[in-house]
Amino acid sequence: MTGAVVFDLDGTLIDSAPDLHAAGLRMLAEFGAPPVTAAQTRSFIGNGVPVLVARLMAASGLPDDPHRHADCVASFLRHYEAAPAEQTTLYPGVVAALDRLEAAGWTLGLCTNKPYGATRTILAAFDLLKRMAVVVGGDTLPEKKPDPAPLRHAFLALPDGARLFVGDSEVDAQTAQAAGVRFALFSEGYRKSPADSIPHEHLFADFADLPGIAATLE
Ligand SMILES: O=C(O)COP(=O)(O)O
Ligand SMILES: [Mg+2]
Repeated sequence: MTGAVVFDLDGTLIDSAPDLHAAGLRMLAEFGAPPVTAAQTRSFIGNGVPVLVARLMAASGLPDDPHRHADCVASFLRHYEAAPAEQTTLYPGVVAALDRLEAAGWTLGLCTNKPYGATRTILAAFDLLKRMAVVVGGDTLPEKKPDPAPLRHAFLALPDGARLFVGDSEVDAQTAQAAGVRFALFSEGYRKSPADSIPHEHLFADFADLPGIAATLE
């Protein structure tokens, strides 16, 4: 028996921080605010665009009143959606790992906090969209990860059988626990704490190891 493997996107399949940072810098410049560093932006990723923008505003000294926040989110998305895959790269071994999982009979899906529109554009740019039997974005439901609803929604659209969620962050670990799904932590993404302090059933640093992890669930 196989089943379904659902992936997080940012920091898991793709290293998207450079394009998120570029959009953030354009947004801050538009509002006359000073830049932040790439490392700061990277540390702000994981809870979706509205939270990323609030963290960028705070780090740059922009007062976070609701109207300004809404304007900054709109600006950020305009810049990001205009160039979502310029400097973004797939992590090494992702395509080969997805090939092997599909060949072994697993159905693949995606559950990200990134907005659905930008998510589809990026997946298409890397030729991954057609591989995903379901794509759940950060604005697909009212709830975002770490609420379990988006992950449950993804698995509901996928075949019964073994279930594995693959992600890079504390948010993903919490989501998997809340949804009661086994979690494989990719150690090379945007986590903020040591990998061994983040709850997980499986840990990997190289995508070549993922098909073997999935095989242990069968
Ligand atoms: O948009 C974000 O902040 C994070 O997105 P992710 O859920 O794909 O890591
Ligand atoms: Mg992530």
